[in-house]
Amino acid sequence: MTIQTFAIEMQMSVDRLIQQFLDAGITKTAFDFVTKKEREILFKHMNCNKIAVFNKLSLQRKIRSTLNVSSMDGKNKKIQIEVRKKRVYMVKCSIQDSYSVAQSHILLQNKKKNNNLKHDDSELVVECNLKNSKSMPVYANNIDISVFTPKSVVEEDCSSAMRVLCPTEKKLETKICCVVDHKTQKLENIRKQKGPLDSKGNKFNYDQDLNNVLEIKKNISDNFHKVIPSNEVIQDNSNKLENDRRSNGNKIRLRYKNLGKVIKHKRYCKSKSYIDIMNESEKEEKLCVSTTTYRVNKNKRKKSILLQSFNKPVDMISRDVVIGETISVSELSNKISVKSSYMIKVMMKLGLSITINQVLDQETAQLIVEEMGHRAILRRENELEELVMHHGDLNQISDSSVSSINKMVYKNRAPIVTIMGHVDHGKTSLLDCIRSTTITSSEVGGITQSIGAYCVNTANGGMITFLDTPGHEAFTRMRAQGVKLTDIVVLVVAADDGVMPQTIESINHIHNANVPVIVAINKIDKSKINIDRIKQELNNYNLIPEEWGGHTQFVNISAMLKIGINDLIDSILLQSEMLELKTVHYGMAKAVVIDSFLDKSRGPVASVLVREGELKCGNIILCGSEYGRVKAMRNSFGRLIESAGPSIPVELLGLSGTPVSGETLVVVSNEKKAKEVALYRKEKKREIKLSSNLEQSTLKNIFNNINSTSKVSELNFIVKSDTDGAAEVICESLKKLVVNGILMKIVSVSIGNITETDAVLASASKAIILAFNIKADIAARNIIESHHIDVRYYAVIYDLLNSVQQLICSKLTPKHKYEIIGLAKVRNIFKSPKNGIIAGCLVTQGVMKSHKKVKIIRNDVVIHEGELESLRHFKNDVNEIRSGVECGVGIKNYNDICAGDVIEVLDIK
Ligand SMILES: Nc1nc2c(ncn2[C@@H]2O[C@H](COP(=O)(O)OP(=O)(O)OP(=O)(O)O)[C@@H](O)[C@H]2O)c(=O)[nH]1
Repeated sequence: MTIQTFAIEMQMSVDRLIQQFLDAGITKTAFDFVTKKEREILFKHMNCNKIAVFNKLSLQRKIRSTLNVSSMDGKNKKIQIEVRKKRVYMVKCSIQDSYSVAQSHILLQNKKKNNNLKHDDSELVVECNLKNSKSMPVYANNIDISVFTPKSVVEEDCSSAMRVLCPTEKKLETKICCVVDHKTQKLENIRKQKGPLDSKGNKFNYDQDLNNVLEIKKNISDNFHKVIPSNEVIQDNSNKLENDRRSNGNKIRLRYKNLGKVIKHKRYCKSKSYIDIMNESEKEEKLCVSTTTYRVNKNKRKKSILLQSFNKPVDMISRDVVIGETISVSELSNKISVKSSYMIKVMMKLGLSITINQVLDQETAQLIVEEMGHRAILRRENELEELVMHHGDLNQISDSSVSSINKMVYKNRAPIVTIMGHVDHGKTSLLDCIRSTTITSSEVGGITQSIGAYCVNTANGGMITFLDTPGHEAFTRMRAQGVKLTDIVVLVVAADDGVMPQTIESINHIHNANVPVIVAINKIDKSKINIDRIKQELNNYNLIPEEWGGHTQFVNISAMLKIGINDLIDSILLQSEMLELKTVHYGMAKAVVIDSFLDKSRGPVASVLVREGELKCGNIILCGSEYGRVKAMRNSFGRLIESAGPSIPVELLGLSGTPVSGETLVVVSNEKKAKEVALYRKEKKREIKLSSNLEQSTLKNIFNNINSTSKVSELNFIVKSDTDGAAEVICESLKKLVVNGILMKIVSVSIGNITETDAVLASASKAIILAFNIKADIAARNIIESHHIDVRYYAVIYDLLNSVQQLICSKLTPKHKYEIIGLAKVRNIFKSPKNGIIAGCLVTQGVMKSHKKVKIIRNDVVIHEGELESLRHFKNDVNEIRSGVECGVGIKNYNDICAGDVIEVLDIK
């Protein structure tokens, strides 16, 4: 074909065609021939440079409907629904269309040349929608293939050939490809059968036909762009697919119409074609939406009813149920998403009879949850507490790493030595002697009433921490606490006294705590002492001296004359060496509260003994239900210090309140969490207190109290003390003073001076305030005076206890007094059929009155106490008989009266 003929076919001037060729990289003149390959290059070039133009068409539609929904209370509710639909059609009008037409025209010519190749054109009929889409119309022989390009998937940018095919398109593509393959096969067969020439001797152009058919196939596949696995594209196309899916029905009908096979669908949903093309999502939707009937009437689709129903889940859903320490039945049923009644039914099957509001414990709740096929996740309420307590850097050292860093971090620490023994056996004197102080002389009442902690530097450079415990019997708790903190115990036994009750108690504490003990036999300076006797006595309590073959070191000392003190210290150091006392000296500290008190100017003060790590000023601390930041610290010598290592006793300021002695103090990293834990602990304490109060006020107890209170008097106390330790000791001692007939009750226990609140509480509860080592505030004093509140001040524990005992005794003494108003001597005995035995008496003193209490005395011994039942003068009943007058006396329920007995008549005052 020449350039000129090609220009006519292409409907363009020769010059322009030459220019187009030139643009495509082929140099041509007006008289040159054009090969098929060159034509292809030109077409490709033109295709690449095509410019797509889109005509945009937007359609909007509104559907308003009313939905009747039945609500929970059985009433019908109307819901207005407005469905707005917007559809945008993108119609591509490409200048390439003209080229495509020309291309198809050339193909048509080839078809004419090969008119011997006649085939059934009814083999393939595919919708030709040239008006809307003329992207690639192709003609091959009698086969009319127009590639259908769905409007919905027209890309805005035609250069991008990436899109997702909807199922309908895929079907169409497959079908077209099959037909083209079939055609290719047929052309091949014809060539084989007929050879290269036709009946007129012309050469068949098989290759060209074949190429044309192959080109069709290629165009088809080009037009049906393949899927790209990009999320964005998929996302983008999913919307398009949705639109496409909705418009499929119309399209299919349109296609059938184009073919002259108009199908009328009575019910759109019943249409086979529609169901064929309905994709999976549509099918699912059809299953979910129960009644969505469409009626086709005069090409109008109407929605009759729109009712939604939900499918019940068929399989059981296994849930993870988080259970706290307690959970109510209703809460648990909510968590499992079942009705409470069903839950109760399950529990009844398990043999538990409970109500909806009843609270279940964690174990029971777990049993029920697992019985119902769910998974129980048990939550510990003190999780945060554990987390905070174990967050210290010392706790983060794993067991394996401990051995490796053992040498580095773990260092020797000073031994903590507790001095114990009976009261006045010389414990404080011994400490005074070691420390060169004079605490003994300043002690109120001459006794120790709190645990004292002191650091002592020994002559060889070592350090010992001493804890001095009280020896009075009331301080049992303090002694027990002292033993808990200690490494070694020095048991002081006075040589003149020997083993005494508190010595035995101390030995029991030592054995319970399983700590090594050194016995210091004190006051050896005194005369008439027998040390062997003491050793013998202690032997009975499993403390056998080394010289007797035992393991206990015995040291003879005199605290007053400073005899044997160095020997005792040597023994302590030796014992501590044997114990190899080591601990971590760095990191967040842990300490134990020895005692605490409330200082008017400094606030709460706590005496603590550091056990491990380093306690520094500014550290955030948590101690029981108190928290805070260390503001200042003082050592046992009263000096301000910045940090304290292990075995160092310090007095610290900065806690929110006075902690309970014996509690552990820890340094934490987060003040907010420390506060949370402290509040949680406070709340727990309150709950425990409330529950114990509730326990007391159960119906059974109330009845018991009613029965008992009819006979007993009540004594209410408010205990106020300077230190926490002393307050606890007072409470414990008061509890021990329980006497039959007296109901003692401690209304409140607190530390610090008597406040207005205490006074008001005392007035309301009619309580006696026991003030130990404290005073009353001015405001409190006013209330005390105005309300006449009984406040008793003490400085020594035994004074307090003696006073309370006296108080109890005064309550126990009887209030009614009997007075003798008359005396009569029995002269004779008569028997009366009506009144029984009658004693004939002479009133010797005072007056005899009927119905009065009487005592019958025989030989100066009271043989009966009873009531005077009848009093007669001769035959007359009288109320009283005066002295010197004879009378007949009848004693109620008593007949054993004899002549010579004396009758005492008593009157109650
Ligand atoms: N003769 C003599 N008297 C001593 C000796 N040691 C202490 N005392 C006296 O014993 C009395 C009691 O001494 P403390 O040191 O207060 O006794 P304690 O064991 O601390 O008493 P509590 O702390 O109340 O249990 C004091 O009067 C001391 O002077 C000693 O070695 N010889």
